Amino acid sequence: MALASRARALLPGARSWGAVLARVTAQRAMSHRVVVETDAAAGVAVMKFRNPPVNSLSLEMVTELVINLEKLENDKTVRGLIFTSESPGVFSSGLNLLDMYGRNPAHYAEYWKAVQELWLRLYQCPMVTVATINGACPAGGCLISMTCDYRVMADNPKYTIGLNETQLGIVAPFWFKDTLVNTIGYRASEISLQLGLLYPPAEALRVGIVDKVVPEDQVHSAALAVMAQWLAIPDHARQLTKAMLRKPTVDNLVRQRDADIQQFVSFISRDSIQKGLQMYLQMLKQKKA
Ligand SMILES: CCCC/C=C/CC(=O)SCCNC(=O)CCNC(=O)[C@H](O)C(C)(C)COP(=O)(O)OP(=O)(O)OC[C@H]1O[C@@H](n2cnc3c(N)ncnc32)[C@H](O)[C@@H]1OP(=O)(O)O
Repeated sequence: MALASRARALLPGARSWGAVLARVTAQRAMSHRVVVETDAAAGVAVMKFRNPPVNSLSLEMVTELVINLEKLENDKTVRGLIFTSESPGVFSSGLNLLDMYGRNPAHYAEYWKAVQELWLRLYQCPMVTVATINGACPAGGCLISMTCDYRVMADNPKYTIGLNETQLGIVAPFWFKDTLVNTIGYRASEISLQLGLLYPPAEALRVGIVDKVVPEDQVHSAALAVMAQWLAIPDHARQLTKAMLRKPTVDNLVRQRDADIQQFVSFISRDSIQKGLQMYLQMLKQKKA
């Protein structure tokens, strides 16, 4: 779908992703939640998450991620993309709970469409994508990292990764599940997803949800080394192979995008789910206190 059509689909009336962002941030001061540094000579860009305090994937953050991805895809000098958190400690805390709690159905629908768009773009990204996981990586954070071609995690026992949705009383949608199954296999996913497991680095490596664990101070150099290895493969062959492997999973969501949005809105609007999210948010606050 063309850029303008995608923007219109996400927010009716908007002519481009720029217009989407303008609308999303209209009431707020413009800020950059995503910082992109490009090494043109190496053909590699680094996308750093900067959405304090915990890089939650708010509607604004998701929209900025999509816009920046689109820009990089159009920049033919960039062949590889590394994702990381600007501040070590939290890679991303996942979807923004405040976009899923106490809002109206129109907001839930707008948010979910944006999250779908981000996943579709990441999962089909023609660039080599590497996640440098330098902090906690639950739920939606884990999903983003699993869309990448390779995951390098810092060896810090405080950091965990996984799809922990059931622990919040919510259900990961089928395309989260599909991404997990494609990453760690069916049986491991049955255990992981039902129990909402969050794995520390050594276990994450054992189950295969990350590909490499390295000392924290080497996480970026390790990601660059992996990138160099992947960039040695001719782009056209690697891109077609990636597309072939991922197409069935992508098509599965594309076929039922609207139904998935309706399902999300109806699920998240339930009193019992809203109550559960409220308790989870309170638990996070109490933990802090
Ligand atoms: C049908 C539904 C399908 C949708 C599926 C959902 C997928 C998701 O991604 S749901 C989000 C799941 N995320 C989590 O469970 C992570 C929750 N957060 C944490 O565990 C910790 O915050 C984390 C380990 C990431 C970082 O720990 P700390 O550094 O100790 O920070 P705090 O816990 O003190 O948090 C600071 C501040 O941020 C708020 N917060 C945390 N996570 C989120 C979030 N995902 N969305 C929105 N806000 C979040 C937290 O409540 C604190 O707020 P204040 O108390 O107001 O400062």
